Order: sequence, then structure tokens, then C-alpha cells
Amino acid sequence: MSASATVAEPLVHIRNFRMDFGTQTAVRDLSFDVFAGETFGFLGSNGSGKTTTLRALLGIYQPTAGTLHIAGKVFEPRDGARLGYLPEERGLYKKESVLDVMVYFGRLKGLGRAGATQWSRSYLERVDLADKADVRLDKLSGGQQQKIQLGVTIMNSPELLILDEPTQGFDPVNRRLLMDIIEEQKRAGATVIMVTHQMDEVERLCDRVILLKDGTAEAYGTVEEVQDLYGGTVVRVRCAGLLPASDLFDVARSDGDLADLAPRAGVDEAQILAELVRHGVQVRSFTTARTSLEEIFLRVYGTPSEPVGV
Ligand SMILES: Nc1ncnc2c1ncn2[C@@H]1O[C@H](COP(=O)(O)OP(=O)(O)OP(=O)(O)O)[C@@H](O)[C@H]1O
Repeated sequence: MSASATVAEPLVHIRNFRMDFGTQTAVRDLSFDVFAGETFGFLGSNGSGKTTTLRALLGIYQPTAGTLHIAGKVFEPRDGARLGYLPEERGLYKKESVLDVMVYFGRLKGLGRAGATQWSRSYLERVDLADKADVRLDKLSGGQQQKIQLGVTIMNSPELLILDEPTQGFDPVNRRLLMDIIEEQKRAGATVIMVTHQMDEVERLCDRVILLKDGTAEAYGTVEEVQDLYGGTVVRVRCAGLLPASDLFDVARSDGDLADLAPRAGVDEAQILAELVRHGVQVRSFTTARTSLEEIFLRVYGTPSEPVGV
């Protein structure tokens, strides 16, 4: 893997990827790039083709059609020293001790025994598992085992990290800890591709995203570009009384006395405020916010919120 990939030359390059399983098409005509140094959110509903795409990128699946390149060529396992892959299906040697497993993987990734041991002990300290170093892996909880697997994935400071649902199954405190660790990898220069269903993680960590729907791209761009595509800025009001039907806005979301109003084209916030006041709505607070990715996800994959009065 080249360390000199630049914005002009994407680190990951996928064009017209198609994957059929028998008569079922899992992914069709999918194209996107991931550039060196960015954190890329790979999003989509269950079964939309995310894991299939990652597996084809890593040569686990043979694509039906299309180009999938890492650093300008088809990935081969011998190029894997600078790659960290956290697969959706977790799995480590469960009958060995935590430290032995970590050191084993560290050595596979080219670290010396002393370096791997030192790195593992400091990681275990970081993730609050220092007291488990000599415990058999199958005696750890599911979340604890996942922490070990993430450690094994990042321990050789990979240039490219591919994480399939890295925080799945973690409590909020540990989810934040894992996000901090991923963010550190990003700050250290890693390119990160992350499958996640947690939209707050995407808003915090990702520079650009792709949303898959039915095996192809529904939206692709920076988080801001995708937000703009699906409504951009909303006016968030807390108010008493029914919202009036208006030509100036649509009610994008409504929850108790809080509502997000999506301005129609050419309408600004001041006009919306004046409209509400004119209709006798008691406005308690009035701010502007970008449409959240969570809301966009619901719009793309689920039933959009019905405009209702508050
Ligand atoms: N080895 C396989 N054989 C047959 N069908 C498969 C295989 N792998 C995946 N599929 C199908 O391809 C589609 C996409 O699956 P994939 O695992 O890529 O989805 P995903 O977006 O990762 O979903 P999730 O968010 O639930 O993990 C699904 O309909 C799935 O059943």
C-alpha cells in the first residue's frame, strides 16, 4: 500500500461494482472513492450491501463486475500489513489468554514480541481490561472481547482501517471510549472506512459518507452535502398551540412542543417566525439546525414523519 496516495489518487476506488449471489443481486452499479486521511461513513439499512462491498474490496468475494482497488490495485492478502479490518463477524482464539492472543496477532502483523506485549498492555490499560491480561478470552463478556478485537485491528497503526460496526453492542460509556480510540487513529493519519448504524458517530467522526439503498448509492458526499440534499437547514421551534398550515414551510418532524420546520425554497427564518407569530403561535424558542443524519436515514429508509400539530 502506498503512503503517497493523495487527493488526486484515491486510496480506495470502486467503480460499477456489482455482486450477484445466484439470482439475487446484492450490490449493483456502485461507485465511490475514499481519499487518504479521511474518515468515511458507509451507511445503509440492514441488507443494503455494505458488508458485501467490504468483502469484495478485500478479495473475500469475487465481484460479479466492476473495479475495486486499494492503492491502485486489487487487494491481495500480502498487502495487508498496513490494513486493519474489523469484520462484522468477530472471532479470536478463545481458549488462549487475552495477552497471548494479542501478542500473537501483533507478531503476525510484523511487531516484535516485546513491542507487541508493551502495546497490548498499554491498550488493555486504556480500555479498562488490564486485570484481564491473563484471563482466557472466552471468560470475557461480549463487549470486552470486542475491545480486544478492536485492539488487534489497530495495533500495527494501519494506514487503512476498515471497521464493520465497531461499536455494536457497547454501552454508552464504552461506545464513547471506542469512538475516542477511532478518532485517535484518524488524527494519527489513518484512513478509516466505518460501517455504522449510529448516526451520532457519523456526525462526530466522518468527513464523507455514502448511503446505500437496495445495493446502490442513494447519497454520497460530505456530511454537509448529504444534509443539504435532504433539506439542509431546518428551523427548530418550541411552541404552544397548533402549527398553522403554511406555504412557507413543511413540518419535517414534530415531537411534543418541539418541531422542525423545513423552509420552502427562497424562504428565510425571519419569514417563518413572522408567520408563526401572525397565526398566534406562542414561540418559546426558535433556532436553526441542520437536518440530522438520523432524520435523513429515517426519510431514506423508513416512513417519513407525518406533519402534525404541536
Ligand atoms: N454469501 C452470501 N450468499 C448469499 N447472499 C448473501 C451473501 N452475503 C450477503 N448476501 C445477501 O446480500 C444482501 C446484502 O447483505 P450485506 O451483508 O452486504 O448487507 P449489509 O448492508 O452489510 O447489512 P447489515 O447492516 O444487516 O449488516 C443481503 O440480502 C444478504 O442476504
